[in-house]
Formats: sequence, C-alpha cells, structure tokens
Amino acid sequence: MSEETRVFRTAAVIPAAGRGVRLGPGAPKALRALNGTPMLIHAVRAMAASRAVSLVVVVAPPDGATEVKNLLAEHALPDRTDFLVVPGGETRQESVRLGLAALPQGIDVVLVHDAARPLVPVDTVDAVIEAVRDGAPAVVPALPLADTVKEVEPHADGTPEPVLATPDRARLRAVQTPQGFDHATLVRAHESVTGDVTDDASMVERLGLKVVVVPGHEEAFKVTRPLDLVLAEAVLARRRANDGF
Ligand SMILES: Nc1ccn([C@@H]2O[C@H](COP(=O)(O)OP(=O)(O)OP(=O)(O)O)[C@@H](O)[C@H]2O)c(=O)n1
Ligand SMILES: C[C@](O)(CO)[C@H](O)COP(=O)(O)O
Repeated sequence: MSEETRVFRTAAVIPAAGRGVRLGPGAPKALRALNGTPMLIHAVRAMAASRAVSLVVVVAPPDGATEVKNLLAEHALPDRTDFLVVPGGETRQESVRLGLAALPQGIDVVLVHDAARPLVPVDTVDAVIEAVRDGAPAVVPALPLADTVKEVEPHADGTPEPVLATPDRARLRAVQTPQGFDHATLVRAHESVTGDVTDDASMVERLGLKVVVVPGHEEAFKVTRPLDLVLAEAVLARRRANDGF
C-alpha cells in the first residue's frame, strides 16, 4: 500500500501515576482539579481532541485505577475514542512501559503525553502525529529557551555552585509532550534501553535513531509547582473568555 493511501492507527499513552511531590501535599497530581475538573480529564480531552487518536490508555496511580475508570465514566469524552486504564509503576519510564504493554496490535503511531501537561492545544498534537506519519521514528514538540542556561557542578548542600559552562542557547530547546513515535520503535526502546531517562525520545536517541523537533506551544507547559496551577487556571479562564466571543 502506498504511503498516500495508508491508514495509520494512532494511540495515546498518558502517564498519570506520579505523586506530584513538587506540587505539595494532596492527592496524586493527575487527580487534582483545574477549574473543578481533574487535570487528567483535561489531558485526556487534549489527546482525544485529535481526530487521529482512536485509543487513549491512561496509566493510573498504582492504587487508583478504579478511581480513574470512574472519572472517565463521569466526564464527557468523544464517542469516537476508546479508553483503557492500567495501573502505573514506580517511575515515569515504568509507567509508560506498562501503558505500551496494554496497546492492541495494529497501532502504528504512539503518542506519550504527560497528564501533567493538561492544556496542550490540538494543533500541537496533530503536528507531532503528522511528523511521525511523514516518516520520523520519534518526534518531540519543543520551544526555544527564554533564560540563559549554565552548566554547574551541583551542590546538594545549598552552597554556591561553580559554573562550568554557558551553552549556546540558540542550540537548546525545552522539550514538551506529546512525544510521537513509530510504535515498534518505541517498544524496542523500552525493551532495550535501561537506566535513568526523563523522556521517551531520549531512549530512541540511545538506539541511534533520528529524533526530530516540531514547534511546541507555551500552553503545553508542565504543571510541576504550585504557581503552575495558577497559570493553568488563568489559561482556562482566557480560553473560556475567548470562546464567549
Ligand atoms: N511513577 C510515575 C511518575 C510520573 N508519572 C507521570 O509522568 C508525568 C511527568 O512527571 P512529573 O511531572 O515529574 O510528575 P510527578 O512525578 O508526579 O512529579 P514530582 O516529581 O513532583 O513527584 C506525570 O504526568 C506523572 O503522572 C507516572 O506516570 N508514573
Ligand atoms: C517528559 C517531559 O515532560 C519532557 O519535558 C519531562 O522530561 C518529564 O520530566 P520529569 O522528570 O517527570 O519532571
């Protein structure tokens, strides 16, 4: 079948099993509310907003799979999308691997999207999918940096850290999700790459394969610290105001 007529099946895996330690005490981060709706539901809707995504796999907090299933049942979601819930693991990497293991055969493109990035716009999601469909084994959305970056000798005790270098900022990007992958490539990466990684694309880099960057979006920021909740609710308020006109 030619690439022009090929039908790609795309699934999204949403790791949502983190505690959210940096957000402070409370429920697991993905279950906390943004304007009254759990962060996870915003993230699920962001993936399901893409007409290309036919399946969303949510990787729930290890003891929270039933609660997550109930949340999905209680909130309005598109009929055209299927949903699965699996319990997550100790690390993000393990949670993604458990989500991948739940995917049925026949999925060509996999998105991995942090529940902690609930507000990514659908155009960014679609741009990632399109770049994978065009042949890239791994695609990451990313933005240029606003700050100058220093490489330091880290000091865990809080004493001043010596600067080792100032990398050329023009060559650096801050990476977001969803990251998009050829399904078989991502499975191979998770089967063969060990050690600490903070994103899935770096596992594909370690296989020696090409990873490409598409433009990210400022609204795809990660809710990590308390101030990020304030920003997320402000973005939602701006969207509601814009929808009203
Ligand atoms: N064991 C884990 C750890 C993280 N995640 C998910 O990975 C995403 C990105 O992680 P991060 O924002 O760092 O979330 P937390 O690990 O929850 O944050 P913290 O480090 O502050 O605890 C989140 O959607 C989080 O739920 C996961 O599924 N399983
Ligand atoms: C995957 C990610 O969101 C890309 O920026 C990020 O690496 C997750 O990092 P964290 O260590 O889970 O905060």
